[in-house]
Amino acid sequence: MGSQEYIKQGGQQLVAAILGIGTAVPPYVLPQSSFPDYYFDISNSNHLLDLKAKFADICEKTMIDKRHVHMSDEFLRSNPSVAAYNSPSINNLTDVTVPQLGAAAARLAIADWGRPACEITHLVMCTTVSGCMPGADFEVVKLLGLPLTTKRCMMYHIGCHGGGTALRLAKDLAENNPGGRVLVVCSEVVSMVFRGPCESHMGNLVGQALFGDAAGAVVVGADPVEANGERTLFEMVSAWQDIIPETEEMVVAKLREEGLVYNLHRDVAARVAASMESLVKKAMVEKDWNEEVFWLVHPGGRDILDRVVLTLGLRDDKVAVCREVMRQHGNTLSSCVIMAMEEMRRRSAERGLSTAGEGLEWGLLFGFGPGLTVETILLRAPPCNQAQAV
Ligand SMILES: CC(=O)CC(=O)SCCNC(=O)CCNC(=O)[C@H](O)C(C)(C)COP(=O)(O)OP(=O)(O)OC[C@H]1O[C@@H](n2cnc3c(N)ncnc32)[C@H](O)[C@@H]1OP(=O)(O)O
Repeated sequence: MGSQEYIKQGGQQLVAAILGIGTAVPPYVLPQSSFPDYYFDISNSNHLLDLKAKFADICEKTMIDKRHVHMSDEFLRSNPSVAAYNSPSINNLTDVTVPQLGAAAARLAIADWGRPACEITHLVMCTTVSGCMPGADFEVVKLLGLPLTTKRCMMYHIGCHGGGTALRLAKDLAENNPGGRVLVVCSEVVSMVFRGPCESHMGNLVGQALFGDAAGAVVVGADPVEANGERTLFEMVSAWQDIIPETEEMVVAKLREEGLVYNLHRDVAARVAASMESLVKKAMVEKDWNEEVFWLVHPGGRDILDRVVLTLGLRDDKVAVCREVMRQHGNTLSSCVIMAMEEMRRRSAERGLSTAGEGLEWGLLFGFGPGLTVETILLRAPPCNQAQAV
């Protein structure tokens, strides 16, 4: 259903809504300006002078200020294989920290929703890292004291579009289970993708300048009950998933003894941007993209945002929220789009705007990931009392 069909059917169809949002980051901070020195030191690579200079250049061009991580200096120094380029280094840091960080974001989302955790009926959990049975979803149920009857769905190794995938699943679950309340948790801890530099693996080096840890959570329900204090921040009107043809080599990651080993192709940003116009038109043809639409675009890298803005002819302020998330956190994989959603809601409330979507009614959320896969969600932000929205 596009925005025009929604208007035609008078908003009568049951549409999933985001009723609460929460985010969390771990305690350690890596300032981007000093990261090249730290990274080459911790990986014993200071002899690679030219590569270090190139890495410093890439770090500067990311426009990232800092990233939050669960890997303390002590952890990295006592587990040197994690920081080596090519040593067996699957580690157990994520077993505990992925559910803990996810639960921290979920507690805030549930508090924001304003209802007790025992009213959660479904859990959709997503992480690119880790791999446990029972899974991170099971741990989140324990940490939050959710009902043991919570219907869980655990998604591992989806990648950066996983946030969009989780939201799309939550939409279907909420719309097909009247009264259901779906908790979505995306939690990323990048210790399995962290590794030292290698002169012949530039895609790795780019990723080391980008990725950071964060969790984002939302509560989704299709029939909010105002009398219970529930209010809609964003409706998820429609959702699409698309593979961009002939781009499967652009972002590739494989689980190996060394952890999750990935490559990022030089043309990722160009190929993502080239697909955008047709994806936007599929979701909404009739709107003015600058004046009438808010944009939550996965901040996968500075070049991705630059090219999306250029291709769609957007004003740069339309992706200011996405750039800010990137500046403060880097690319936090699946949790990025929820981080951006929360930042937009917070800024809209601060500015006293009439909707959580920068005062606008219609918006688009885009998640990009391996495949290349694009998750597109058409959002509608109803008028709300911003004093109650945060
Ligand atoms: C699909 C998804 O979106 C899912 C994800 O989130 S996965 C992560 C996706 N993100 C990316 O792939 C990163 C996108 N790229 C960027 O944001 C920018 O290219 C950047 C910030 C990394 C660098 O900025 P830039 O303006 O392109 O700088 P530029 O001077 O052209 O490049 C710096 C150097 O890095 C090299 N480089 C950049 N990206 C590279 C890549 N993916 N592979 C190999 N080399 C790369 C360039 O060739 C250049 O090297 P030389 O100086 O030897 O020519």
